[in-house]
Amino acid sequence: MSIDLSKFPDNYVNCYKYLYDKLPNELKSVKMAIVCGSGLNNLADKIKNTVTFDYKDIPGFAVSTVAGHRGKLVFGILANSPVVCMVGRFHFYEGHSAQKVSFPIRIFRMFGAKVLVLTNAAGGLNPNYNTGDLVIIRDHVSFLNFTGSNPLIGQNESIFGERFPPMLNVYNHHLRYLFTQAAAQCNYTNLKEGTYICLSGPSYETPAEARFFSTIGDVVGMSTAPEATVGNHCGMQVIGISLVTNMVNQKPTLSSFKSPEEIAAQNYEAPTISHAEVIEVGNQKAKILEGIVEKFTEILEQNNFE
Ligand SMILES: O=P(O)(O)O[C@@H]1C[C@H](O)[C@@H](CO)O1
Ligand SMILES: Nc1nc2[nH]cnc2c(=O)[nH]1
Repeated sequence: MSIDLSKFPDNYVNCYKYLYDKLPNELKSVKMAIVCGSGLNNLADKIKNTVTFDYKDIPGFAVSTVAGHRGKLVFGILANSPVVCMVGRFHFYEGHSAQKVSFPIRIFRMFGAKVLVLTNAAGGLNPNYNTGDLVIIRDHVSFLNFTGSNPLIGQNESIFGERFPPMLNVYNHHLRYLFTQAAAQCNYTNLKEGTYICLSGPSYETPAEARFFSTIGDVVGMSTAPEATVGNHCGMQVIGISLVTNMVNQKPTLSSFKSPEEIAAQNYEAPTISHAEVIEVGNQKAKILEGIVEKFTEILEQNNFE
């Protein structure tokens, strides 16, 4: 075993040992960890020589309760590189603490992962975006962190990182650049870059909230920031990719001064959004993202990225 387990808290050690003992030597250490967002399970399909665990069997892991999140942890080889992939994640709105949601990230760090690839399905706020676009996250605004649900609250586990970590370079610039290279090599031309707004969910935004969020960010979702916060704390190089699964309605709700007849005359159709739609777009675009993530891993290997 390459790390001194006596230095780590028991819950991390139990989880690490459970996984470590079941892995072949070539997967006992990984370079990269990937988290699949809603509908993006297929990202794991390119991983070879896999060893798969059910979340329900892994000590310290929560279980996935959300449609579009398979609940499997996959170790294997992607583009000649040992990786671990969360096929489905945990969300704060499922009733888990921010600490529980981000628990796996520290386990991945214990396995040696320096690069953390976070993917998610998100609603588009920026009017220049379209459904189906991929957005490299440049930065985030986390309403979870603002409202007392920062995953680093509680005793600081100094083996992982410092008490007051800076958050000035969470989404690594070099990785973002290499991801643009990977996308270009896959002939993907709709790549955007923007700020991700993290909300607790599970309700989607009201139009007034969406107008407010559009003044501070480009996409809005219900994950990623806790994982990025913890990854940054334990010294990982983080990259986040949002898939715009829907554009968020920002039109004001109907005024009560308008009669039903006036509204009907405008052929007004009430806007709506559903998780089924989010998953469907995720499934449609997962193949493209899968190819880019594989190419990205290849480019990291070529650049000896550590
Ligand atoms: O896990 P992600 O962030 O991809 O999932 C998004 C946010 C909610 O979990 C869900 C809403 O449809 O999709
Ligand atoms: N908050 C939020 N999360 C999403 N995840 C996917 N689409 C959306 C959305 O429109 N809003």
